[in-house]
Amino acid sequence: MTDPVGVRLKRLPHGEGLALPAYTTSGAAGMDVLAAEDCVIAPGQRHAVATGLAVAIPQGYEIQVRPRSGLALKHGITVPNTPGTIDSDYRGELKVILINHGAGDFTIQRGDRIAQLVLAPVTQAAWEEVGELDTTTRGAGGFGSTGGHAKLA
Ligand SMILES: O=c1ccn([C@H]2C[C@H](O)[C@@H](COP(=O)(O)OP(=O)(O)OP(=O)(O)O)O2)c(=O)[nH]1
Ligand SMILES: [Mg+2]
Repeated sequence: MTDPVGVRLKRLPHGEGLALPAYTTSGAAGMDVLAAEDCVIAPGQRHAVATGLAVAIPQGYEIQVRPRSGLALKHGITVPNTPGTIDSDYRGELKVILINHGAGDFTIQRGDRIAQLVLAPVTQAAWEEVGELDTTTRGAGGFGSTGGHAKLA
């Protein structure tokens, strides 16, 4: 694991009193992030849940918003835009979009751990437009061209 990277964070008024996103174990990839509001998400519905946080991610990094597997498995709650992208130049409130694929209402209380945040390096591309690309064995084959989901022989 690389050394931690400093990320400036500001609590918004409705985020006061909540714990900051935190790694729950020493080897965790993601920090669990808490809801800053109470809400109920009905089956099939989605909601951008407030976190009460704004951040200034250093340039060259992003924060990814990922679902928690326990919520997905037990309640059908996931992040429809996963991984959500928090850009380094975004200064608005960090929100977690959740969708309820379960059968019942899902109730969120302020302080619940709703998703996880992963800080990740970003490399921006610089296009180099050409007339022809190099040839490869795969070529234009994709979308199952190497076989379906059957075992390899
Ligand atoms: O789960 C998310 C995803 C995005 N954002 C914020 C931070 C991000 O930097 C900004 C824009 O996100 P994105 O680029 O994914 O959305 P867009 O639909 O392309 O909006 P925009 O035109 O503002 O870039 O919205 C969140 O708070 N939570
Ligand atoms: Mg965008």
